[in-house]
Amino acid sequence: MGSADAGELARSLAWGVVVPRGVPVDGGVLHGCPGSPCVAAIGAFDGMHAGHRQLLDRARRDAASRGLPLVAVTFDPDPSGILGPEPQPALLSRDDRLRMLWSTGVDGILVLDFTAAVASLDYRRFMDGLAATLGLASVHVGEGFRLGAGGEGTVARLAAWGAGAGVDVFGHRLLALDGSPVSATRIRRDVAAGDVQEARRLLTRYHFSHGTVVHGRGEGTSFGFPTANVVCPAGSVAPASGVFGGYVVVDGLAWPAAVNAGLPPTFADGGEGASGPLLECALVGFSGDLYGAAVEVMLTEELRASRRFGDVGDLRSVVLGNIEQVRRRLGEAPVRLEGPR
Ligand SMILES: Cc1cc2nc3c(=O)[nH]c(=O)nc-3n(C[C@H](O)[C@H](O)[C@H](O)COP(=O)(O)O)c2cc1C
Ligand SMILES: Nc1ncnc2c1ncn2[C@@H]1O[C@H](COP(=O)(O)OP(=O)(O)OP(=O)(O)O)[C@@H](O)[C@H]1O
Repeated sequence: MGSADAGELARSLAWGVVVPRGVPVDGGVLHGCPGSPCVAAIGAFDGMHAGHRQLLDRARRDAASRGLPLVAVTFDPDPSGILGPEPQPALLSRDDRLRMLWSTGVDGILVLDFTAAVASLDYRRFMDGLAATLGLASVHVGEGFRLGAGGEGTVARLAAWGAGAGVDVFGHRLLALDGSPVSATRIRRDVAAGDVQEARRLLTRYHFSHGTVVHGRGEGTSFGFPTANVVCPAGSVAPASGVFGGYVVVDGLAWPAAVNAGLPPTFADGGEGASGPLLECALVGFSGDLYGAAVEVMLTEELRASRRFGDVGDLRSVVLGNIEQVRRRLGEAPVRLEGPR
């Protein structure tokens, strides 16, 4: 576990990136004033992973060669909640997704309200509406992408629609690593299983979770390691279990931390399940009251599996050992992140 530099931590959070205020347009909100005509890239973009970045790069090159602005077209809420039995847990909140999209240098972001009515639109009507709103010159999606009622708007059908509408449609080959496509679904699984390093590879940044510090059982301090019990929003992605090294960001300072994900197995029978993922964080070098604070937690390396201890004294010495491991590897001084939040 090497200490992360301020640049990588800030980039992982899109720290300091400000998305222009949106103006309502037909069916959604447009951020930025890109002008018309334009080039568009369409998708949910949860995670803004390496595949999404590659797609946006291709679209940006096309836009540059045409001398046109690039607009990312995305949806809110995530279509999975309308199209599937229940919403997929999210790697990024809506605002983080927009900040991260904006940080890639797009000229505009159109956030379409994804309602049941939009989901049931025929793909040709959807595309006609998009073309009328944005003045499309070309559209970029990944191969296998579908939109419109029943997912009938495949890349081939979108291209046929485009041929009639004067819009070039590109269905790009998906970026694959180790033989399978990089996807938000794959990264959600990696994070949930605690493989935060694999998630970092596919995201090209650290995954992080927002959360609020709540009161725990209050025993950590007597064990010699006060912990900030961070509850993340229901429906956000975090490891189900495990002990990690990483950072907790408080007021623009990223503090090294040793973190237990999930209910502690030693005390789990006494604990109520939290509303969202729970991250118990022992911040290194920090002293102060964090109750009620909104923080971000970034896990950089798994240290060990979380386990049940028969003896609280053993738990205490193992946890103190983990905290010492983090102190040695990440130091005890916070990393300052520059810019507004
Ligand atoms: C780095 C770290 C590792 C931990 N590992 C375990 C573990 O393996 N098993 C376990 O039951 N609890 C583990 N815990 C959770 C502690 O049991 C818990 O933080 C402590 O009981 C204090 O809880 P409280 O803040 O609710 O009072 C760990 C906590 C930290 C910070
Ligand atoms: N690996 C990839 N390489 C290139 N483009 C991709 C890749 N994955 C997705 N895309 C494209 O990026 C856009 C946004 O992706 P989207 O969020 O819909 O897919 P995803 O990451 O595969 O998510 P999920 O796993 O939840 O389906 C879409 O046009 C999609 O086809």
